[in-house]
Amino acid sequence: MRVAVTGTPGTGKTSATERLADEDGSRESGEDMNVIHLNELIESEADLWTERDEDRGSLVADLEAISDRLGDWDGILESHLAHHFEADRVVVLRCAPEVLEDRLLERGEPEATAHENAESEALDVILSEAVERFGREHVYEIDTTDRDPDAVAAEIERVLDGDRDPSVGTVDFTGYL
Ligand SMILES: Nc1ncnc2c1ncn2[C@@H]1O[C@H](COP(=O)(O)OP(=O)(O)O)[C@@H](O)[C@H]1O
Repeated sequence: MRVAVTGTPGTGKTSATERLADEDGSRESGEDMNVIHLNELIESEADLWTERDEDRGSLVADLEAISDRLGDWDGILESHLAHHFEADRVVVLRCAPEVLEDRLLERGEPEATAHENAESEALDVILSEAVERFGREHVYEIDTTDRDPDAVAAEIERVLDGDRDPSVGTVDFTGYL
């Protein structure tokens, strides 16, 4: 089973998926999940990106090279780029833009970056991309606004285990715009 966990930066992908890989056997099955933190992988392997975007302080990913590198992956692929790769189910983490902006500022992101991401979240950019590529029947939206990372991890686990139906359009953040 390949589950892509995507969402605007700051929605809590890293925090939630870290918990699924924990060695304390938090999964009911007691098994550890294979969790690929894609952004870390891109940063550590020079042939997975083409250039450094100095304005944004980020790397421009080479999607084709990453796809080759991932090969026949299994488990969880976590990144705001995760929905650009083959997967069986796609989880899209969501967060109210005002809250997202605060999370990003607290994480130390520049104001412009925090605002840009909050706007992109309000416009459903990543959700739309995921639905366009995979179809609604494979997309699972999870609102993290009032959930802590443990609760988000538990929801992702339900998706993995087939205990949750697909869901799209469960939030409306357009009030931010
Ligand atoms: N469910 C949550 N509730 C509140 N704060 C969170 C939650 N998930 C993550 N955070 C905080 O928000 C920031 C961004 O989280 P992170 O997991 O790095 O997001 P992402 O991987 O989606 O960019 C971090 O400072 C983290 O501590």
